[in-house]
Amino acid sequence: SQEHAKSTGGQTSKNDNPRKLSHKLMFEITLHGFLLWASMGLLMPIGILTIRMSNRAECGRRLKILFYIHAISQTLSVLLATAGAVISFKNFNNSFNNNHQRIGVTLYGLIWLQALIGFSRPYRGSKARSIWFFVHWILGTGVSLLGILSIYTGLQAYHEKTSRKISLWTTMFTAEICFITFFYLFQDKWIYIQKQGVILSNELIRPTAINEVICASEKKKEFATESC
Ligand code: HEM
Ligand code: HEM
Repeated sequence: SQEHAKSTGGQTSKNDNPRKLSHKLMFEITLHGFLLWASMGLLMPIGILTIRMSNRAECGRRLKILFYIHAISQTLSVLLATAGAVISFKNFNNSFNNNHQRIGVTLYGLIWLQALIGFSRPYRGSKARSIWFFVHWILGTGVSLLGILSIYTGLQAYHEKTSRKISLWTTMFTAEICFITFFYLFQDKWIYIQKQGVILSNELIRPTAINEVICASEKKKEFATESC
């Protein structure tokens, strides 16, 4: 009970029934975990996969839709993480003496910074856009990876606090991450896979003509007008 009081910031003194508080804390830990999984383990990776689908989008409308899905899912992700953060600050011990707590608190700050950077982007075509993209890309990818790590350490902390089994959750989350990673890598290869067939079958007939076709489509990409 003393240990319990410590973990809840000494709130036992406010409550005569520690068993009831334990249920409350249990609920809050679960909610904290669920919100942060939904935010950084689901919405954020989905938002990244979506905007990556726009890498080769030439049509303005398709690009716009993918951009809106990215912006909305990432904003929602920041809001859910903030709700999870409020729950943890209010109910956990705020001692920040282990890696889950320290990395977690850094992440709370970084995702807000990332969203602000996302909203204050220079126009496509301006020089500053390249720098902006580099910063947004590296911070976004880094934050997302740290988020995945935090979900694993969070599950470990849950196990230590509650002695409940976490193997099912860990396995399910690992399966989800494998699927997302596969899709992420596949995105880079999709056009390449398609091109294989095209180049090979035509190369045998008229190699020069094919070069022209590729150059023409590359030019088109360069001049594609994009509004976001
Ligand atoms: C990206 C995801 C996550 C982030 C950023 C995060 C962040 C944090 C932070 C900052 C704290 C310390 C709060 C305080 O003391 O005021 C904390 C505590 C805690 N979190 Fe998470 N969390 C995440 C995911 C999870 C998950 C998935 C679980 C699993 C249920 C979880 C379980 C816990 C537990 C049990 C504590 C108390 C740990 C302790 O006192 O040592 N967290 N979290
Ligand atoms: C925490 C929130 C966010 C994260 C983690 C995030 C992450 C990312 C990442 C990793 C990329 C690069 C994808 C790639 O090509 O590999 C990206 C691109 C982009 N993000 Fe975000 N983002 C966030 C919020 C936002 C917001 C709020 C906006 C705008 C309102 C935004 C606008 C964009 C745009 C326009 C691109 C594409 C840039 C281009 O291809 O020129 N992002 N984001």
